[in-house]
Amino acid sequence: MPRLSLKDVDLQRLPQQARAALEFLVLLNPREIIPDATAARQPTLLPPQKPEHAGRRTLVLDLDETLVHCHCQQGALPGPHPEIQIELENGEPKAVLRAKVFALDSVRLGSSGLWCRRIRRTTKAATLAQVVFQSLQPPQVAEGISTRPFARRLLLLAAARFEAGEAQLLSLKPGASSSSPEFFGPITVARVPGKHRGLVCARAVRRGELLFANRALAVAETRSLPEVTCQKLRSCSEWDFGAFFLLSDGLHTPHELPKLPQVPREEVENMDQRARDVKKERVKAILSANAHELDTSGGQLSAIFLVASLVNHSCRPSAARVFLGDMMFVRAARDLNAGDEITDGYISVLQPALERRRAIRERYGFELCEDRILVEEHLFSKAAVTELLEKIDNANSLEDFSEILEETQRFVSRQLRSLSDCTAESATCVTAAQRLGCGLERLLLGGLVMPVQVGMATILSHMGRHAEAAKGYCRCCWLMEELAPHNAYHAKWAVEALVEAAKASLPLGDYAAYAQHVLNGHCGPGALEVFLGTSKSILKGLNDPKACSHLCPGEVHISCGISQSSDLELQVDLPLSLKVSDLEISACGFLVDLWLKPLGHFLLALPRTVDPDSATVRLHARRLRARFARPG
Ligand SMILES: C[S@@+](CC[C@H](N)C(=O)[O-])C[C@H]1O[C@@H](n2cnc3c(N)ncnc32)[C@H](O)[C@@H]1O
Repeated sequence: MPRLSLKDVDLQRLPQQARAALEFLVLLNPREIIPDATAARQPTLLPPQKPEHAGRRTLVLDLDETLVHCHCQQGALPGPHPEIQIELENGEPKAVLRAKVFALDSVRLGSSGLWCRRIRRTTKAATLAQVVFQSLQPPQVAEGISTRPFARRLLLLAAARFEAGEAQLLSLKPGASSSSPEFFGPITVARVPGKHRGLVCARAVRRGELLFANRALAVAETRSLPEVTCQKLRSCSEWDFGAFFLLSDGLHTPHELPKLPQVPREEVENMDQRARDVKKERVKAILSANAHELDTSGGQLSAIFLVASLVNHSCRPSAARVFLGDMMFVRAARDLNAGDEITDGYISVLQPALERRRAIRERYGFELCEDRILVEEHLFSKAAVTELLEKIDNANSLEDFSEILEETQRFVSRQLRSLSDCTAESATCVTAAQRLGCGLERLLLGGLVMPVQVGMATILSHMGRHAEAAKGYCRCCWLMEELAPHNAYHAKWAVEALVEAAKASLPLGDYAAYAQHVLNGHCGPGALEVFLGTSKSILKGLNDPKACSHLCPGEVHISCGISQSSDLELQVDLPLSLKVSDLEISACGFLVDLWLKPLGHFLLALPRTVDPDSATVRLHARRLRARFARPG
């Protein structure tokens, strides 16, 4: 892999977006993390350059769904949006992009001497960029564009240093076999209503604790996985063989509760390979419900992990996974209690209910039936969500984004308030809302406007408004805390907030402490230090005595509990000191409206209806405590 060198690049001629990306890489100094010798052993992302292309630069387009929308026919898009023709080598326009802000600049970068070859997949394959990919198919553009998730790759690097003594994992290609031991921690197999079997916590665990590390039974290119798994099943140990056929195929799920393996595993191979009857169709059916695509392999490899196959889907997942070599490491993404289910997101959970329902139905064939989707479908009509998505698609500026955000915030708050009069029709929804708790408003908002929030932070960063960008990324993280703390983007945005804060010369203590907290949740303690390598100026923030909390900088942190006397207690940690006159609190049914004048309204769902007149509120520096007496 050639070195990153800026010597021969005139940065001033590059669009702002490309400049920012290069500056970011220089700041991280990836060569400190992966020395050249290690990099030389990694597979190259691009095929060798053809002699006739010598001297040209390669443009890699990251067709991120938050910034680019596209269409393959010129003139097919209504409205006054900019359309971009990509001129390919024979001069024919092959694709027309309707670009969001800044996409235009990126494409212009390649307007002369562009060499584009392979197109792989986007972070969310089925959606927007797919259309462009199809329109850029061979022969004009064959290979060369990879959008392998950035966040995952960085997390992989961080995690590799971390899993004690697992430095060798770093040098392994995705899927390659390792000698790392398996680990099965505080987990147990249990029956889960509506989902057959699942994994649950055997005791309370803190966010970031390693729950288990599972080695793949088989790893292969996605299309060869059935064949490779069949071969493996003929020779694997009795335990592996039995455990594989106890897995669900999506349509049929054995009643028996599988046992977790003993560690170290008894690796007795079956020598008489013909004696085992392994039917490929059956293996395929089981793989279709359980195989994992190794996202660090750019979508090329898949694997089957026998213990991880017992993890169910949730639209509010509780665990984060990282792939290293042939291992999957799974950590708690939230603080969990004994008996809480360990769940993952089979699909992106950062999309509205109707898209999640469709994705799960099409890919896995089951119906979602959980508190989050129940509340969303009750409160948000299909028409309202479709209209919002269209607005997001058509937004073209920071102002458009910010208008959508404000409008959606008002919409969510209005719909949520409609639940305060609990009727027979809304009773199920109210109970689900109460179970989701005081982060409910964030959860609902995040599912609708995550791309808008990220888009705004990205634009602010490109405009050089770094302090505002830092705030924007913090807002993304704050929503993710409730919605998807397991997601690698959460870690990426926590680091982006830190980097933006550094660029804006803000005090870094709180940003560094928060990024450290989030990365620990994904990769274990110390991940941020490894991730930042020698960027000492940022790391200094970690030693700042004021870096105290795990709270997302600038945001409020709200928790709710029940006291010994059965009173309801709300604790709100604030990013700044408030005066009593800055604060208003009112309740209606089970909803509390907390109005913190400099910060805005927060609508909280409580586990039961409260009497607003019973509230006692104490405010001390950066902490607010409200107590609602037990109803008479
Ligand atoms: C990877 S397996 C998970 C373990 C599975 N529950 C079992 O008992 O073997 C995937 C299958 O579990 C079930 N499942 C997973 N998440 C679910 C959910 N949120 N709701 C309903 N069923 C779910 C579906 O049958 C799915 O095909």
